[in-house]
Parts: sequence; C-alpha cells; structure tokens
Amino acid sequence: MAVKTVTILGSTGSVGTQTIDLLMAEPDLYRVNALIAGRNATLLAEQARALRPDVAVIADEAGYPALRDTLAGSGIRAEAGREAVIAVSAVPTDWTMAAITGTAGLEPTLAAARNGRAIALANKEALVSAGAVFLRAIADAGAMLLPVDSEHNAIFQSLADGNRASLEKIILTASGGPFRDASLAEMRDAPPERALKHPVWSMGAKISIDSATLFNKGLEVIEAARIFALAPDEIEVLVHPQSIIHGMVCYRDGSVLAQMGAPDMRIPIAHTLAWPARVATTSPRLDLAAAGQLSFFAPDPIRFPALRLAREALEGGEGASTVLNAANEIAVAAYLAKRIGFLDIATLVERVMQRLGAPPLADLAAVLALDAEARAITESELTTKFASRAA
Ligand SMILES: NC(=O)C1=CN([C@@H]2O[C@H](COP(=O)(O)OP(=O)(O)OC[C@H]3O[C@@H](n4cnc5c(N)ncnc54)[C@H](OP(=O)(O)O)[C@@H]3O)[C@@H](O)[C@H]2O)C=CC1
Ligand SMILES: CC(=O)[C@@H](O)[C@H](O)COP(=O)(O)O
Ligand SMILES: [Mn+2]
Repeated sequence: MAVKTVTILGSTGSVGTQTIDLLMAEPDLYRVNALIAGRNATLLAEQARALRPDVAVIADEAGYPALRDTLAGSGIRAEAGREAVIAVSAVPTDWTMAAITGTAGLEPTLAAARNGRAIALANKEALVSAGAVFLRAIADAGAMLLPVDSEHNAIFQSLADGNRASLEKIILTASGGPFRDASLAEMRDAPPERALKHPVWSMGAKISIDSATLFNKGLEVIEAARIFALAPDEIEVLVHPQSIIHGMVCYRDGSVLAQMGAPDMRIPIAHTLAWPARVATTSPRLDLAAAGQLSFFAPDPIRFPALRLAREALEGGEGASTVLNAANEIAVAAYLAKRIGFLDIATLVERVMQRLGAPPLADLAAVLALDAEARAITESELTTKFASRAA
C-alpha cells in the first residue's frame, strides 16, 4: 500500500491527538507533512519530535520561541502566526484532518481543500458558517469531503450502498449531554465545571458545552443538511443515552440502516483515514450484551431551544447559520468565562439571530464579514443586556 501523506489542523486537541494515536499505531502507512496547533507549543513540539513532520506551526506567536527552541537541530521547521497556519495548510498532502475548533478553522480547511485531495472534516462550525461557499470551494477543487463527526460518519457509512435516491430520512442520535435529566432550575445555575462533564465523550471545551445546550446537535442538523443535501424535514434527532448507534438512514422500503460502535472517535477517524479501505484499530469492541438496552426518545424543546434555533437558521437562508454559529461561539466563551449563565447561551444566540436575520452570502469575504459582525453584536448584547450578571 502506498504511503499516505497527512496534515493535521488542530493536532493538540481531542480529535487531533486521537488522530495521532492512529498514525503512531501504523507508522509504515503514513508520513506526516505538517502539524498545526493553536497555543499548546509544548505538546506540539512533543508531537513533532515523535512524528517528524516537515513543519510544525503554532498559531499563537507567543508560543514560537518554545517551539523553535525545542525543535532546534531536529530538521523540523518551526513556524508561527495565522498566515503560516493558512500557508502550511495549503501545502499538498493526501489527507488533511480539519480539527481546529470554530470558524478559526474555516480558512485553513479551505486552503487544504484547494489541493483537491481528501478533507476529513471534524470542524463542523466551518461548514455551518460558510455553507454553500464551503461546499462550492470543495467541489471546485475536486476534493473529497469525508465526515469525521460520529453521526455524519455513521450516515456516510450507512449510505455506502449508493441508495441515496431511495432515502426517506436520516436520524442523528444525541447523548442528551450532562443535563439530559436536569431541571430548568438546575440548568440555570449550572457552573461550567458541571456542563463540561459529558456523560459519554471526552472532547474539547467548546463542543462539550455545545453538547450540553444541544447546540452541537443543532449544528449537526445543519451539517447533515449540507453534506448530504437534505431538506430540514428529512433530518430527525433522537436522544439515545448509550451513544452506541451514531446515525441511521431510513429507506423508502421501510429498511433502516444504522452504524454502531463503541463511543470512541478513533473509529470514525480511522474510517476516514483509510477510506475506502479499512484499517485495524485497538478501540474497544462493541459488547451489546453488556450494554443490555438501547433507548431512544425525542429531545425536550423547552429545556433545549438550540435545536429549534438551528432549524430556524437552516430554513432562514444562508447567512442565518453564519450568525447562529458566530453568536454561539461568543456565547460559549462568555459562559466558560462565567460572564453569563448556562441558559443565557441560547437566549443570546436567539437575540442576535433576530437582529441580523439571514443576509445573502456571495463568497468567503461575505461569510467572514458577517461572522465578524455577528460576533461584535453578540459582544455588545453581552455588555449591555447581560451587564448586571457580569458585574
Ligand atoms: N472532540 C470530539 O470528539 C469531536 C470534535 N468534533 C469537532 O472537531 C473540532 C475539534 O474539536 P476538539 O478536538 O474537541 O477541540 P479541542 O479544543 O480539543 O482542540 C482544538 C484544536 O484546535 C487548535 N486551535 C484552536 N484555535 C486555533 C487557531 N486559531 N489556529 C490553529 N489551531 C487552533 C487547538 O490548539 P491548542 O490546543 O494548541 O490551542 C487544538 O489543537 C471541533 O470543531 C468539534 O466540533 C466533532 C466531533 C467529535
Ligand atoms: C463524538 C461526536 O460526534 C460528538 O459530536 C458527540 O455527538 C457529542 O455528543 P452529543 O450527542 O451529546 O452532542
Ligand atoms: Mn457529533
């Protein structure tokens, strides 16, 4: 088998480190071209010394001296700053893992896509924010989009028999998050430390809070609509606390194909890494007898308004998803900084959506401008309407 060249955008994060676990398990199959991270220069340098890429890039320039000094004499280039992140993302490589959190990952991911190779997409915010602009860039470049998000990878696998035309609907499962059974009062007072405790998955802070509000599932509804060209009413969400079935495709003859697996992100990452082949992983094997029971129920729209807001954004036209995503990124950061309460996240996002509506998006510049405007308006809402709480 030919050696596959690999670049990881977001190598120091939860998805990035699990990708590295897989690469290190099969060192003869892969060669790492570049590792790119945000701030964690110590871990990035350690990863670079183990994987020996051509270059390691740290977005935060303050981390450059540590990265440069640790890599001195190794033959591995050290670079820093946003421009270097985008330039190195653009260097041709067979497979790019797009795992930078938030719209910070949009331009690097599109730079990688322009090479027309495989993009393993974990960074759902980039697709939600840029929508058709993102998909057009992928299609124009002839790149292959491989969904890493567990639910979308499950749908991708369940569609593999080519029966897309016979699809009736898909079902995305949700764990329900740490507040699945909590009262509204508990949620109102919940500190970030509690919201960060996901019942099933170990993930970065931003997506963990999104799972707690169900904005993660809302973003995933939009992500699924874009990747699989589905109408909003063709996408259903079911809470499935065991997180064993990740997604299902329902066909018009009544058949339902589901993808199952232990809740371990190395499984969908490995699927995209080896696609269309499969590689062995050491991930835990599914033991259905031990699981005993698989349960499902509809999400509660009162405690979790995020799903309604995401559906409104999806139906509201292009720019509404950009606004929802940007407002949510700012609101989550404000919650983590204890500037607002947990339930304020959705309230804030809804206010910003009402203020900005759904402006059309002609190109990437329009996406970035709307993203910046939505962030500024969310900040101004935060400092005015939520000022008393912040005091
Ligand atoms: N974790 C999971 O299981 C899943 C995650 N996803 C998606 O994957 C993406 C990554 O999630 P996750 O790994 O949990 O997040 P983490 O917070 O764990 O990791 C984020 C990564 O992005 C890097 N990063 C952040 N900002 C920048 C920047 N401006 N420039 C370059 N690099 C940057 C971080 O670097 P550093 O740490 O050095 O600052 C880190 O390597 C998200 O979009 C998430 O929604 C989807 C499905 C599952
Ligand atoms: C692993 C993964 O794909 C996450 O997006 C996961 O789905 C989060 O769990 P929730 O179902 O609680 O959002
Ligand atoms: Mn997911």
